[in-house]
Amino acid sequence: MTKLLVAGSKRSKYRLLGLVGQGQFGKVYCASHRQTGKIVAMKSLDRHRFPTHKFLRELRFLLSLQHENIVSCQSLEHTATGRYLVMDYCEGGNLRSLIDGQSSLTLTQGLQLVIDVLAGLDHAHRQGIIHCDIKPENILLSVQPTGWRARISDFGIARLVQEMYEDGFSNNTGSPAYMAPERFYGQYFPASDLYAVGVMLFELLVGVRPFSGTPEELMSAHLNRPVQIPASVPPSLQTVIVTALRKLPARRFPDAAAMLKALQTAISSGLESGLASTPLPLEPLEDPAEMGFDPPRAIAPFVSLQQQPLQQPIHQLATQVTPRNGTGVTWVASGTLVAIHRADLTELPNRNAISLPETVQQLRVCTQGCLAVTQRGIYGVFLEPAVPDGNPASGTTPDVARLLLPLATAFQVGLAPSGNWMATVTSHQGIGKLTIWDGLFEIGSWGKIPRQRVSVSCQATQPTHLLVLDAHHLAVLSDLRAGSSLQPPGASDAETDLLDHRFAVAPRVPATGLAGTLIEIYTRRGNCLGSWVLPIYLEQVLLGNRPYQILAKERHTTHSVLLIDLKPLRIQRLCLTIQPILMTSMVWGYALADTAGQLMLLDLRGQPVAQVQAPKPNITAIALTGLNPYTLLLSTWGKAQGMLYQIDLRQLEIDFLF
Ligand SMILES: Nc1ncnc2c1ncn2[C@@H]1O[C@H](COP(=O)(O)OP(=O)(O)OP(=O)(O)O)[C@@H](O)[C@H]1O
Repeated sequence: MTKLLVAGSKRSKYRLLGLVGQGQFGKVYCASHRQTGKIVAMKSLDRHRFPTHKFLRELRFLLSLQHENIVSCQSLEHTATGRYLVMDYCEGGNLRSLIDGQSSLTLTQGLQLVIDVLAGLDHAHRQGIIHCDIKPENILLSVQPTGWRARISDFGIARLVQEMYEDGFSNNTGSPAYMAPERFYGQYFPASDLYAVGVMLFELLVGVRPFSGTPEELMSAHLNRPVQIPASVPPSLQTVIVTALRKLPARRFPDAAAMLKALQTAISSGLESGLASTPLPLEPLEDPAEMGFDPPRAIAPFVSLQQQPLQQPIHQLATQVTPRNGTGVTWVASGTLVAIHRADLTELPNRNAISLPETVQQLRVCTQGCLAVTQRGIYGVFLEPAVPDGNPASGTTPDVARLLLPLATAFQVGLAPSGNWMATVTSHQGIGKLTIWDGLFEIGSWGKIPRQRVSVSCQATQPTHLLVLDAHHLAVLSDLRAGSSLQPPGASDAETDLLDHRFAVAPRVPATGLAGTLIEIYTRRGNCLGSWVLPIYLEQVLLGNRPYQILAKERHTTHSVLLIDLKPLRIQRLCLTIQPILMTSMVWGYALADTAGQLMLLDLRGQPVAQVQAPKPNITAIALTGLNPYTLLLSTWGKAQGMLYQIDLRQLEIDFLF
């Protein structure tokens, strides 16, 4: 252990990305390793509030516990600003936030979390360590395909089994709601941790804890009151809870492995009756409003909508405010056409559409124009220059469309909101290349090939998204197939070194059997600030209006989306009542639509605020206008007819908070 107590160094090996929480003894940060880009948690240890002996004690436990269901400690970082425990990072927050954010877990997912906790406890108990403070706040979550992995944290008051005999039963600190009867007398056994798991299991299934009240009332209940389990809990799980919550430790499960096995048996035998995907808690809510949103309702009165009949289906909608006269414009892509509409859909300029040689796949808008992305490359569609004649239509008609960049291979493109620069990521023969271009929408540069500012190798060999996060940063997302290597095989070390030397260090994540989505963060100068792999595949990734927030769908899942904060890294899985196929973001949150015409509105925290039925089904595109945060644009197409609607969301009488 002394080896870890390295001498204080001026510059930390880690770059702090943001504060994730504050405990009794110090702050917890999300940080990335400057060389490898690996994301870690750094727990600062306040010297005054965290005496050295207590700190060394927790460190001793953490170092001896290396298990996938325990948040383990990797090292100690001693810098000029303080000392930190460097730990595995858990991007999913803690179990408390999952329990409190109702209906975001299914029964199977909830039980899997309890199984994870028991696996971690089994490991700790075998090392002779009793946690003594198992509760949802101390169970952290790492994202997994379609679920979470639970990891036990905070061994701050953990005890060794042997100490029980040495110190004469003196540990009675903890959280009364989860404390086994013997804990109130200062006794602790491995079975005390199992009792706490029993309380957590009850809480997950029922939505409330078995006992509540003041610490005195809780003590009395844990010591004397039998537990009442609602009938909604399947009998096999009732048996597990009853055994875990027995008053006498000797009558509980003999060890964590036995409880884990009982739970697995309950899952495989008793839950075949179709309960597996039932949302938790199992107790029906008395008031559906508790779900956080109103039941579906139609947008009414219908007459207040602006609408525009369509000649052909729209598959991309994007909106912006023009800087010249402050009017809003809407870009529309239909097949090979890029059209521009005035904010008021009924009033269209005469010459409003430009035809491109290929089908438009994506639109990227900025204040002076838009990029239309086709299979062949990137076209710039420029707004006509403003005529100082007071004519409100000036600056709102497309002037020219030019092929700015012919790109043959798979590529992704991102455009800075100012229009000053754009980034492309391409992949050729297994080598990813990130290029930053400028001179794009400047006066006088229309139709000219943009200037290439920076080009660096990146690890994205199958790029899926390029997101411009702010005026200076961008994120490259790419697919990693199992067994793929993250070092571009075609690039020689010398070549990579040269690139790294010229454009600062491009951190590499380890290249072993990783699968999922690789996220790389770059500055607009091409410096890589961090990269990490999420073990899930993201698709339809959308930039939100909170700094560094994205909303994404997880491949092969239907009724959920992921809300991801990149700085610090935080992931929430939001369960939905619709299967979204289209998503858009706005200052107050997100709008999602399904094929049947149902819309769900989420606030910036991902909480559902409304669910409504659109005027017609078969929605082909949605966008929220930049001009007015309450206006939603929505296009439909069916039976060779379509409509572009402008909907005033204030009709829903929702309090939009932003
Ligand atoms: N490894 C980690 N990864 C991600 N978040 C973490 C990690 N460790 C702690 N956190 C978050 O940081 C916050 C503070 O954690 P910390 O363990 O310091 O204190 P605590 O458990 O809240 O309270 P106490 O000080 O009583 O132990 C918690 O909200 C926790 O969710």
